[in-house]
Amino acid sequence: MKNFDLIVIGGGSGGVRAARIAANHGASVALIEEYRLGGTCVIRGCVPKKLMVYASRFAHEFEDAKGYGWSIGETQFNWAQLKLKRDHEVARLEEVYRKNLLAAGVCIYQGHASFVDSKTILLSNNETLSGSHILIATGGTPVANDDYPNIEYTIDSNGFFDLDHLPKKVVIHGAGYIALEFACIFRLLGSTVDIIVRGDNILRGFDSDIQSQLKKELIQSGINFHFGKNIQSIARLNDQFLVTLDDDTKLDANCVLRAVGRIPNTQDLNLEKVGILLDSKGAITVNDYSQTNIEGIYAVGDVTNRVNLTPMAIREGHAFADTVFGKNPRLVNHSLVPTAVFTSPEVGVVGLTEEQALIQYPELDVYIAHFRPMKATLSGAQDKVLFKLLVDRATDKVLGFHSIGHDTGEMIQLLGIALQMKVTKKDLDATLAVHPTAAEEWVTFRTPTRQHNI
Ligand SMILES: Cc1cc2nc3c(=O)[nH]c(=O)nc-3n(C[C@H](O)[C@H](O)[C@H](O)COP(=O)(O)OP(=O)(O)OC[C@H]3O[C@@H](n4cnc5c(N)ncnc54)[C@H](O)[C@@H]3O)c2cc1C
Ligand SMILES: NC(=O)c1ccc[n+]([C@@H]2O[C@H](COP(=O)([O-])OP(=O)(O)OC[C@H]3O[C@@H](n4cnc5c(N)ncnc54)[C@H](O)[C@@H]3O)[C@@H](O)[C@H]2O)c1
Repeated sequence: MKNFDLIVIGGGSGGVRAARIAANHGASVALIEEYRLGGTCVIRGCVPKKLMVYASRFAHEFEDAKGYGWSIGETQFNWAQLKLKRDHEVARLEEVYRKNLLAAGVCIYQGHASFVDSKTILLSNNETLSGSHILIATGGTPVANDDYPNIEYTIDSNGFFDLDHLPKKVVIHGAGYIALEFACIFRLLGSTVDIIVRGDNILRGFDSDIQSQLKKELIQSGINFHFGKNIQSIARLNDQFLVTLDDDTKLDANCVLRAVGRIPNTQDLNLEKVGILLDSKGAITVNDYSQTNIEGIYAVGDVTNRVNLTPMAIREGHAFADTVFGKNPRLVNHSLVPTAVFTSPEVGVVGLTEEQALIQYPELDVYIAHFRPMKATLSGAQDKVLFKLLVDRATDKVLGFHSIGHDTGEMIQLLGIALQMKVTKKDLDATLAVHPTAAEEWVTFRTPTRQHNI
């Protein structure tokens, strides 16, 4: 049996980073991946998704160009061609991951891993490895937490990336990141899109102005929402599906996408055998140093269900490796997380929502700018930009930036730095605007749109 200082289970964002950094610190490291190196983000998440987002947004660009004097001939979109190029790029990235791991001296094993005991891992080819430390970085999987007749006709986000052609009519269940990002991709590429939402709002947990503005924008883009509804059944009619909602609404579809959340991958690891504690959602319980209740066993990334984003998995993996193998104990800050939803228009947020801020900051100033971007003036596009700034009046401290509009994902990365540095409203006021940009609104707010005094 081969012996390692560290065995990493899962070659996604968190696992790969942890393995490389631990190896750089001098540890002997094995990494086990059952599918493809790069994990969800590279293979069937962030990366291929963003390429699809870029592809879809040309539809707007062609329309906008006409307002600027361009004559655009007939345009055509070829899904199969895009898929081929996208998959090629993903395969290239996978190889970059492999090369980087090998260059760091990590031994890569292909196969499913499960625990034999707290120091021993069994691979699906019956090989066993032993490790003085084990890191679980197995990520998450799309959930099927509903049950209705023929739910097996639905696809999830993994199935989306396997589609060979653009479906004409799409029904999407859910209203979170994945449902809305994929809805915009389909809609801009020409599908009709119906979204089934069990509640009355989208993007649970986001600031309410962001939720309502994005809802308006998406409805305007032609997406049909069915709020307060659930899927009751799906039937197959020749090569189409008939989706029946619980109020008996019937929708035809060529594709039904299930996007109602993800669950941590803790099922087939034999964790019970070792006694690793899970929470009520099946996520591995860890302390601030990503250590489980069992000595020598750690977990990072989506499998711990803390903040399920790639940069967080990477940060947790890196901090674990520095702490355990680099003699440099590092904690990860799970607050102040900048995030973008790559809908069209895009959402970029960081910090507290107005609802959250009011719990701690009774004297809250809310600045809102809602305007038509300059580019839309000649193109005639109906786009609107929403910027919202939250300031604690007592200290002048900025508490949150929330935005919808072109490139707000890019903007929010920089605003995240400002928030991390404890930016005040006075700092924003002292910053010279860049004109003409949309972003200048962040430094030219003068009068609060509303003031809370609780
Ligand atoms: C469609 C989609 C779009 C997304 N877009 C974004 C985005 O734009 N930005 C963002 O920040 N985040 C995005 N995310 C979230 C992001 O992908 C995850 O937060 C991130 O990948 C988590 O990394 P991880 O290392 O925890 O797990 P993963 O990347 O999921 O890696 C886990 C790996 O473990 C392997 N594995 C599991 N069990 C075993 C086992 N028993 N043995 C061996 N190997 C195993 C899996 O095959 C997988 O490769 C998206 C997710 C999805 C689904
Ligand atoms: N741009 C990004 O950074 C990005 C993109 C995609 C995914 N992600 C990450 O992946 C995670 C998973 O994405 P997701 O969209 O699957 O989850 P999500 O938690 O964002 O959304 C799940 C949606 O399903 C709904 N839902 C849950 N159970 C339901 C049920 N039984 N019936 C009907 N509706 C139900 C929820 O109300 C919500 O609207 C995200 O939370 C995020 O952390 C990030």
